[in-house]
Amino acid sequence: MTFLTALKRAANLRKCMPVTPLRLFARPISVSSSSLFHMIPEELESIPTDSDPQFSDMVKYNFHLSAQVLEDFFLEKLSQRKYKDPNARMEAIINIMSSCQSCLRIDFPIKRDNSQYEMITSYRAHHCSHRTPMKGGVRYSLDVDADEVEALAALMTYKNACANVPFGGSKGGIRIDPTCYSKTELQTITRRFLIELTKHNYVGPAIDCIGPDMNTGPREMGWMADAYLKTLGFQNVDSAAVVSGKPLHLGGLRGRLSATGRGMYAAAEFFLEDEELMKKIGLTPGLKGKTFIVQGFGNVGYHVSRYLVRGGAKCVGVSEKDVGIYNPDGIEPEKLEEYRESNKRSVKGFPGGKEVEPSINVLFEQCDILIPSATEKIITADNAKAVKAKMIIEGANGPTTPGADKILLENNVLVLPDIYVNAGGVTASYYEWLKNINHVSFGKLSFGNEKEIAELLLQSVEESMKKELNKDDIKVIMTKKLSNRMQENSEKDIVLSSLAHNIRKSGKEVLQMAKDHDLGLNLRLAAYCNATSKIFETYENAGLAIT
Ligand SMILES: NC(=O)C1=CN([C@@H]2O[C@H](COP(=O)(O)OP(=O)(O)OC[C@H]3O[C@@H](n4cnc5c(N)ncnc54)[C@H](OP(=O)(O)O)[C@@H]3O)[C@@H](O)[C@H]2O)C=CC1
Ligand SMILES: O=C(O)CCC(=O)C(=O)O
Repeated sequence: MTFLTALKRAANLRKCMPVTPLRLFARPISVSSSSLFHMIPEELESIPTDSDPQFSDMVKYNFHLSAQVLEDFFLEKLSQRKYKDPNARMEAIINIMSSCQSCLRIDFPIKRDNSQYEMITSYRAHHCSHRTPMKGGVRYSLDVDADEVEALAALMTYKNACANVPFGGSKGGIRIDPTCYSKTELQTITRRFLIELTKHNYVGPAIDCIGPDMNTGPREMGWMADAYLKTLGFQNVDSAAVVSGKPLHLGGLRGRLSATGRGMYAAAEFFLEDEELMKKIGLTPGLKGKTFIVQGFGNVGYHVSRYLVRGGAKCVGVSEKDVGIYNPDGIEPEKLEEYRESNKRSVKGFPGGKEVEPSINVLFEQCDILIPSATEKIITADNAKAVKAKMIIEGANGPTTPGADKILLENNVLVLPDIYVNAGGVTASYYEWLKNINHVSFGKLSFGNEKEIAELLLQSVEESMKKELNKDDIKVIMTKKLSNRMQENSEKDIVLSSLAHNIRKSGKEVLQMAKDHDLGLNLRLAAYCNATSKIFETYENAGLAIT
């Protein structure tokens, strides 16, 4: 029996459930369930009704729905190669795309400041290396376990493909509450984690590159980059590319810190200007005057709030772990951040709003846009009905369960899904990787030349006008805006404008997928389809090394 026949036989032996995304999400049926070859695995059967599904099952479920939608596309691609059994080949590639390649658990000891010893548990999951290196953040949290990092790594695979970042997907985590450790202890834990990954050949600029996530930032990224540079990476000129989100003087990128929020802002602008879509959900087009509530006021939540307020929206609520703040007259993100900095990283006691407890209740207050930017499984089948917002922007990874998705779709709420909308961070990380392997900041070699060309262009326009109009007193001058941009052109300008351009580009791809497959407001399914179609083609073109 060949491997492929075995795969197919195994697939047929499994009691499978022909769930169609069409039936689940109440959209017009264009393919009958009986004509679908690809089945949603039986173990995922309860996911759409489960109020607390396993995180990795949630992601797998969404992936399998997209595989069903794309079945004709897959078979069409395979038909060009004249396989004896295209269905078996399709199933083989779908199985590869849905499973996590490997997940490493490392337990290591540390000596604490009080001379006590403690075992630390950490993980790194490599979901998919269809493109290399793989890329994904590392988080520090007591919720970290194998299931969480595998789910997050899968999201990275789909996110990278959706956002056209040419990398596979990975994620890692250390199971600690970072507030319980001193700075010295955190540095020991962080460096040891990186050294362990290096020993297992699990990281490297061409293998798997680390980035920031919950409770990690430039400080931790700097420690990790240095740990690599001082050990295995010491002879490798490209070593800095092993980690992104580093401090500037270690090869970091201007603009990376706020990139996730900046990308979310660009996506919000893009979708809010779509009049047809806004009409469907009952919002007027444009960002100006829109109210929003954000959950999690960390890197993602703070920066997206800042950009949205700058763009004319009003922040009316913030939900943090310990307390929520609500103020229909508006909360100024910078003031709240300033207060939090001076108040042991807590928003409790902030004078600019009413306190709400439990803090999650803020999410169900009146607003136009809800922005969960903390952690997974926040909007569930149990609370989705209470969401008053017309639009959800998923800053966090996996904040909405499939059961909640169903309710939100029925209620005409537009969800901009994580794998599309929060990709600004990893996109900037990709730019940082490019900067590191090229050993030059963006614009360093071109700013001077661009400035000279702009000046020459203006001179040439001036001379042509003088000649054509036969007038000597014509003067073409630079506007203040252009002059400022030319004088102060920076890497950050290049990064942020490319980021916005890329988010718009992938936004158009997602909308096109939704149109092509008649997915209505189900942009999560459309974003997964956008990702899955690209990964499928990569595997198919590379050939499957399975014998
Ligand atoms: N950083 C990045 O580049 C990217 C991050 N993301 C995702 O965005 C989310 C947030 O990440 P990031 O901003 O980096 O993390 P941060 O650690 O900077 O911020 C997280 C914030 O959320 C708060 N928080 C945690 N749990 C809850 C809760 N249950 N209710 C309310 N608030 C809570 C934290 O409070 P406290 O400090 O008290 O714990 C903290 O203020 C994560 O899901 C992450 O995976 C996605 C793309 C990129
Ligand atoms: O920038 C990175 O590499 C990490 C990004 C990330 O973890 C995420 O997008 O969830």
